[in-house]
Amino acid sequence: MMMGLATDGGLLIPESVPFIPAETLRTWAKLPFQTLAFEVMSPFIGDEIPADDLKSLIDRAYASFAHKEITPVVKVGDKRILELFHGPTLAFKDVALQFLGNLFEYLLARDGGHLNILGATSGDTGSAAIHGVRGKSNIRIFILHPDGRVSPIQERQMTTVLDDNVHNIAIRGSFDDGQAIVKALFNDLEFKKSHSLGAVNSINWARILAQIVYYFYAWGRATGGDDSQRLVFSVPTGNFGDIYAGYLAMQMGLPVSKLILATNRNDILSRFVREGVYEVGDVHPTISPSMDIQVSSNFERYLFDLLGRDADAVRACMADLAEKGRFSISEEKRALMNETFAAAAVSEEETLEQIRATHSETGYLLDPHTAVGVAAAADYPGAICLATAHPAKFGAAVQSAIGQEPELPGPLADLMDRETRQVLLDADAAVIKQHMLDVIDG
Ligand SMILES: Cc1ncc(COP(=O)(O)O)c(C=O)c1O
Ligand SMILES: N[C@@H](CCOP(=O)(O)O)C(=O)O
Repeated sequence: MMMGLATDGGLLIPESVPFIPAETLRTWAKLPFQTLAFEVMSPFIGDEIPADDLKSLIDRAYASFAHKEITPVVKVGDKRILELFHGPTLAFKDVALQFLGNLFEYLLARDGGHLNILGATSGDTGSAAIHGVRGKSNIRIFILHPDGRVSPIQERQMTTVLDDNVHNIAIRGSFDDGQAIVKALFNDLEFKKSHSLGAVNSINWARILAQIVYYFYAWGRATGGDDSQRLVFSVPTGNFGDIYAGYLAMQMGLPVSKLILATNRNDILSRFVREGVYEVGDVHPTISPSMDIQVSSNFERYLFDLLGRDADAVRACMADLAEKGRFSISEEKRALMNETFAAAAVSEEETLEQIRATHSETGYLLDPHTAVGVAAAADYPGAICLATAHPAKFGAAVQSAIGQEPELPGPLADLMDRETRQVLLDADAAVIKQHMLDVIDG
């Protein structure tokens, strides 16, 4: 958790994944979210954190959520919506980042030291991470966002946080540029070590860990613990973090029959699932901007499993990606992948139409990211669709779908009137590093 990336530039994964027997699953099905979170995370954490401390970290993390169930499941038409947006910044990232913020603080207080967090965001991770660590001692946070390519509300949720330890950097470039800078600076091992770099993106294993919990929670709420019921989850996808958490829940024994990987027109992942070819193209701005991503930072974690946990084979794919902008897998591996994943790319028009249709048929308002997942699950009645953000974060898209903007929830009502702070810099690792050094030494 504290090192972010592995020192060879790869991603960290657990050596083994615990398997949860059916009788335990049945008892987990009725647990409150916080108790379930403790049960799901404990086998990974072992005795590194005493049980009472872990319970209290979990309780404090979710005390900031506006819904008593934390991630409720609601029936909408023929689907079930898993609402992940009841945290302080109205997106699913809060589920992990409220927990991570407290965990960073706990570990630094216990073991000493400080952390300079460096993250990249296409809109949601940034504000959730900032809200998770704002004002905490021994932590500074630097967040890169693509200038002008996040929604106005998302930008304000980051730049109106004026705590001394928060540093927002708009970059002249895309989210992929920001993510590449983060990786480059984590791979600058001297800089990483001497300045204690920490990660809040889903390259940090602890992010994935905390996101596994709500798959178990949703399954329990939907089935009441009947393990003969295998469910379909539809997951709006960009960096492959959220859906990878679902994949791990499956590995842990959760009865899931399919994970639907839903992308917007930035469809590199959905093409890979359907065709077995991973080929980078241009990033297109869409009305679901948080998923405007080409190179998915978590994908190599799954690729490692798909390729038989053969690190050399993964390295070869990554080398092809770096040199040729593409790699492919065999037909046999593609078929294996399709046993777990289905995929669809949803156009802008289809996204707007889904928001409109769901609203007129049920009165329920989807945000554009969630709408991508719901549209992708059109042929799967009963699917659990992850609602990854509150519609108020994407007012313009909702307005063009239904002719009216959703209201911002109370605590954010004056967001657009608040003072802001950010700097605008080139999307260049050396420039960002120098800026960080100026702030740190300054
Ligand atoms: C609202 C929203 N939905 C979906 C996604 C995609 O999640 P992931 O990157 O974990 O695939 C993101 C960002 O990552 C997001 O902010
Ligand atoms: N959509 C994300 C992009 C970063 O993803 P992460 O899950 O790896 O942090 C965002 O909103 O920033």
